[in-house]
Amino acid sequence: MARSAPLYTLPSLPLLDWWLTGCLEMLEQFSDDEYECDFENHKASSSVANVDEWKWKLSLLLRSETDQEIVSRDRKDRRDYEQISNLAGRMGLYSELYGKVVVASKVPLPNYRPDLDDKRPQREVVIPLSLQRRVEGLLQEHLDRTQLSAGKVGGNADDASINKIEDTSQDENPDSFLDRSVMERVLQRRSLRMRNMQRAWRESPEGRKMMDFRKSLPAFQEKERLLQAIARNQVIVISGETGCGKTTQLPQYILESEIESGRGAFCSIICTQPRRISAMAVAERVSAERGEPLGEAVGYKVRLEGVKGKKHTSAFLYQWNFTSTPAK
Ligand SMILES: Nc1ncnc2c1ncn2[C@@H]1O[C@H](COP(=O)(O)OP(=O)(O)OP(=O)(O)O)[C@@H](O)[C@H]1O
Repeated sequence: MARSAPLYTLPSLPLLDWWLTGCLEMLEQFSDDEYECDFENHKASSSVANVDEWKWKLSLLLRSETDQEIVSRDRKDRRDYEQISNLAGRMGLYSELYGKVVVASKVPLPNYRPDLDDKRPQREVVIPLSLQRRVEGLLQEHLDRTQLSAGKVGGNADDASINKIEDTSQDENPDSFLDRSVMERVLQRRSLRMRNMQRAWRESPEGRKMMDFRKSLPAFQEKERLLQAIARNQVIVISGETGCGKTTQLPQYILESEIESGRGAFCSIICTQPRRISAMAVAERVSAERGEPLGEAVGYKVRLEGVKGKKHTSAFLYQWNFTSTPAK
């Protein structure tokens, strides 16, 4: 006798679980909108199959030597979060819900994960460029010191010996004290630091104000011509009206252009003055224009011996030996 056909065709047993899970997922998709609107308050019943699936996933995680965590953006996982969290806890794992993301991990999880925060770009902290450069300068300085301590100079150079190197680097004849390549490295790093500091100053509000003033001086119009003339000639004569910027600006243009080309620390400038008082005043003014304390790149010497024919001339100096500068 022929059997009547069944009303429903059920899948075979191994497929049953998969089939039921599929049906549940379809149901969840239909209710997505409602879920999005009321996720916080809505305590939907959890899907047993999903939690079972997590049991399997978590045990794989525990066994894995390379994976540290599972990250899931699945809606159904968020809905089942409480159960997943309990499950993870029982298995000795940690879990956290970050907005729309469920994470289970072998290690304790923080309250906030920037990498899982979709809105993070809006919270970006903008550091002013001048501050950034200052930090870069300080960092570079620290690295210089660390590398020098670990490097060639004596092998066990401490801060004091590094300072000694930096001081002697300004000596007129450093070769007698230090190996040339070490000196070269010190000067290169110092040049980099000078460039960072110069840029930071120019981008700071006070630096911008000072630059505006300096640009208003007549000498500024001649800056490029002056630098070209210096590059092409051994000797040049410049004349200009009083207060146009011959004393304070021209040497600075040279130093600044050397600093920008990464050779700042290799550049020494000496500007003689007829009186000690003017040497001191100009040195102070120029260091203020550069946003530096007196005695940094700019200083003065009240008696400058050894300059031909000028036995006791005072001068203000860039990148020189300021050891006799009283104000330092
Ligand atoms: N100590 C200072 N404080 C404030 N501003 C200063 C100071 N020294 C110079 N300046 C400003 O910088 C400008 C340029 O001065 P600088 O001494 O470079 O000119 P100069 O061409 O060398 O003049 P001079 O021919 O008289 O020596 C001046 O016009 C002045 O406005």
